[in-house]
Amino acid sequence: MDIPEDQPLALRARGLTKAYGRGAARVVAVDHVDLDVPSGVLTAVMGPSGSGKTTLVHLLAGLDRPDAGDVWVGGERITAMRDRELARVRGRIVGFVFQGFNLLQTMTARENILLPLRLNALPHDEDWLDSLVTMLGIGRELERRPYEMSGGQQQRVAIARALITRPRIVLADEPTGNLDTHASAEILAHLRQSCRELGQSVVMVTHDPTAASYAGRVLLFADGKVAGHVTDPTPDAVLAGLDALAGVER
Ligand SMILES: Nc1ncnc2c1ncn2[C@@H]1O[C@H](COP(=O)(O)OP(=O)(O)OP(=O)(O)O)[C@@H](O)[C@H]1O
Repeated sequence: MDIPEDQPLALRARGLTKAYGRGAARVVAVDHVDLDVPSGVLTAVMGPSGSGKTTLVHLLAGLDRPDAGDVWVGGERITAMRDRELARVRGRIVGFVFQGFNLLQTMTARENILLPLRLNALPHDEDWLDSLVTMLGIGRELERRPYEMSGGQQQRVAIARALITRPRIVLADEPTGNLDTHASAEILAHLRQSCRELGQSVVMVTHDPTAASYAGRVLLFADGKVAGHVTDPTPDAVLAGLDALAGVER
């Protein structure tokens, strides 16, 4: 898939850099990354463990501040924002699915899902909640608390919470990591469809080449840098890209 020059950008990063630790223990997790994420495209980020994928999506979401470089969400430079303004963008424009779900244990699934609406003073749309609950198959879990649910059920609740505000941009860290093949396929098809039909943009980190094959573009990430990309990916093309990264001959 070629991205037309005039396609609006959902996310842009320039010179994005983040390091952890000091001295000999210093790790540059994200190393001068330039990135353009167009609107209406599902983008997958793949790469070896420890290559910086989680750090990258946290920086793109404004969950973490870079050491250097800038991020624009829509046209807004979030790296120049104060915490309060950043919270507004995060709450209204970006939905985030965390690797560990980050559900509040004292709240039911329904309360967890609706929390972003409450926190951002957004109206509650019962029809949209119903359609998310149906799409994710969590009708019977709604009154349960996270500790009463399986990992896969918690993951679906976390996805519903990310989508409840109808965010223009969804950033997701292994959103289908705890789901079976059938549930993954359904959720990925939904995300792809909302990119195509509603102009939503999704950036998801995944280790699964089949999950990545739902994307319009796969970014290959290695050593904190974008090392290549695969457009219109098939699982085989993704695997070949990852093998090439690792220097494996096929
Ligand atoms: N809070 C932190 N403190 C210190 N080092 C960190 C921290 N978070 C990440 N790192 C280091 O930064 C590098 C990138 O980590 P990151 O979690 O972004 O990689 P990843 O590609 O998402 O890995 P995985 O696929 O295993 O989830 C790793 O070397 C990691 O050890």
